[in-house]
Amino acid sequence: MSAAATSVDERFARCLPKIELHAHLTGSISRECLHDIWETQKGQAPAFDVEDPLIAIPSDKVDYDLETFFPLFSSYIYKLCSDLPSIEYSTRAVLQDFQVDGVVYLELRTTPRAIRENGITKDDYVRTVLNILSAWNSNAANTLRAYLILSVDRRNTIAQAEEVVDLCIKYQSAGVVGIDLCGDPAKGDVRIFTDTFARAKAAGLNMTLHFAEAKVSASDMELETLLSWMPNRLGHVIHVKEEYCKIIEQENIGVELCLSCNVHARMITGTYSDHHFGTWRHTNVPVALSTDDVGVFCSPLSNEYELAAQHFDLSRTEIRKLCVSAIESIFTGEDEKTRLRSIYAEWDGWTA
Ligand SMILES: CNc1ncnc2c1ncn2[C@@H]1O[C@H](COP(=O)(O)O)[C@@H](O)[C@H]1O
Repeated sequence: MSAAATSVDERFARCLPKIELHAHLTGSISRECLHDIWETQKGQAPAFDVEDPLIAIPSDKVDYDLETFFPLFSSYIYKLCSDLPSIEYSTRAVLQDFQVDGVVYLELRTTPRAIRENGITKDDYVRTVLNILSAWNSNAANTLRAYLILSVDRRNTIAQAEEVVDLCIKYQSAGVVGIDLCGDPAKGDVRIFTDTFARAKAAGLNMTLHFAEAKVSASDMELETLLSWMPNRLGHVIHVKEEYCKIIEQENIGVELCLSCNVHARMITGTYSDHHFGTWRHTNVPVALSTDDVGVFCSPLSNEYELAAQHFDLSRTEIRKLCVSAIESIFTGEDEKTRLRSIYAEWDGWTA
């Protein structure tokens, strides 16, 4: 067989059935979709005072760092997606984009958001997103299945975090499969959420946490606190000392690694070949390559697989092992695991 037939090229990476476990809903909205929403808002209210996304977020701009990244949501994208039709439209578009990229299983996460000026409660927001996911999943023509994780933002008060847990529990049988802790790593004290996350765990929710994303969120105190919550998966896992890496391995906690996001946002030192994926891939923990915010960093999951293969010299066989390992850490249980295993067993693209 020729080398070309076994290399991980763009075509292979696109066709490869993929599992996405770390994608923020609002950060996954493409600039084109945001532009459509902007046009609609502008059409309805010509005085709508928000800049065109194609100007505000130029198509070739991906170098958002941790200082410029978070305000993009709070001061811009949330103003655009501020009513139920735009939330529905963008959620559908995000699902479509993942499916077109060959993603077959998606755990999308979002922070429940109340939009007071339009009378939208956090419950309305979550129900609206879940209704789109449910309609999507019940359409047999779709090859992607999508579920929801609700995020607590590090800036939340205890009462706000408790509200997220309430929503997770309320909608557990309607597609919410877990809880997340996200948001600006420079903000907040995670210790205040210990009892809240314990309640989520006791209710049977799976848990994923943004972990050591930045030096400022990687103190021993913070990492010990987060590990004491017994998470099922961890996101980013960048500034982690050997002793915590050992615990992650011993506990077999899945890791969600986001190459392009970490490189573009300068969250790691160096470039792709320096990414800690190079270390984690040699451990036994499930590794899920993920996009984080494809709308911002513009690298779809297929590109993340291609980059991993290029920079770490991975063969198709190694890519297969990687994908199959991620199945173990999904939050939905045996039915989806069985579906995914059979997708990989039956896929005929490995040598095509
Ligand atoms: C560098 N990577 C990241 N680290 C931490 N939090 C992140 C993130 N990327 C996104 N978010 C969190 O997700 C929200 C947007 O999506 P949702 O409105 O929830 O759907 C952001 O406001 C931020 O709190």
